[in-house]
Amino acid sequence: MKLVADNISVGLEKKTILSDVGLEVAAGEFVGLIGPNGSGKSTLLKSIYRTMKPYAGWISLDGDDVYKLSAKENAQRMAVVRQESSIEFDFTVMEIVLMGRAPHKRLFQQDTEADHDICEEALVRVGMETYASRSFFSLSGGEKQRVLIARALVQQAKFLVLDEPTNHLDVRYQLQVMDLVRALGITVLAALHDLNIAAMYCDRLYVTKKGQMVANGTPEQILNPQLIRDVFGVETEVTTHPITGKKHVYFFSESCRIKQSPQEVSKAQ
Ligand SMILES: Nc1ncnc2c1ncn2[C@@H]1O[C@H](COP(=O)(O)OP(=O)(O)OP(=O)(O)O)[C@@H](O)[C@H]1O
Repeated sequence: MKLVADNISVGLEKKTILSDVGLEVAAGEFVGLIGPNGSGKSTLLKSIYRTMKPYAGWISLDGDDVYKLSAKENAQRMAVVRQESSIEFDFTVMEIVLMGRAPHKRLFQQDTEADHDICEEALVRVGMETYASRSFFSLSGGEKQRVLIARALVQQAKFLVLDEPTNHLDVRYQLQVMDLVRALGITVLAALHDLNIAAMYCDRLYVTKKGQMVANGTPEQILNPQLIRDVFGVETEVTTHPITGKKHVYFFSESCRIKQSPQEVSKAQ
């Protein structure tokens, strides 16, 4: 499933949030969206998953305007894991995951044994199989996130939108969730804060700054100290990770530099 967002502008009343932004994700590609807080990543994702309609430009999935698809057609093509969970009433974990099966059913059609099997398998994949009958509200932030990812998986859509999917997750689950998303082999667009996770998993990256798209390319092409300074305003060393062979970004603050003695400084000069 191919996504094209062409010349998108998004705004609220008189405020423009995104201005003339373009992005493409080829079928099967894993694309990351990076950029500072408030730069427009979530807004771009929301315009793609139809929560904030652009006032200019168009967005298509396999050539079809997403805003012209029915809600059901759209949900069969696109699954979304949002930044904040929109669950307002307490359900069990299994009930939440079963909601992901809705696009495959008729109105009021009961859940089948096959639906339950699909949901159980998804819970195993995110390491939450022993939580099926737990109340969703009683879960930790990371556990909730894994359940919402399971709900997106059972939707069996060919395009997955993730807004900071590793938020709340400990290191092990950050890698596990990214591994499992990549193993799906479907088209993925994910807003990510961790540049090293982005470098490890993404085929290509798009960079937002102040509501504009300022760069795109492979992590090898764009993750460099100059771009990171320009976009995020921080100093870095960027090397190649010895195990993964991917770009690895070391951040530092001047206040944390190793203090050198005057003798060492003059020796280094
Ligand atoms: N509903 C809204 N009302 C007013 N301003 C909004 C609204 N939604 C987004 N904005 C503003 O639009 C800008 C972009 O926000 P957005 O959430 O898209 O950024 P982001 O890159 O996802 O940030 P973060 O990394 O913090 O999640 C911000 O300045 C934000 O305050």
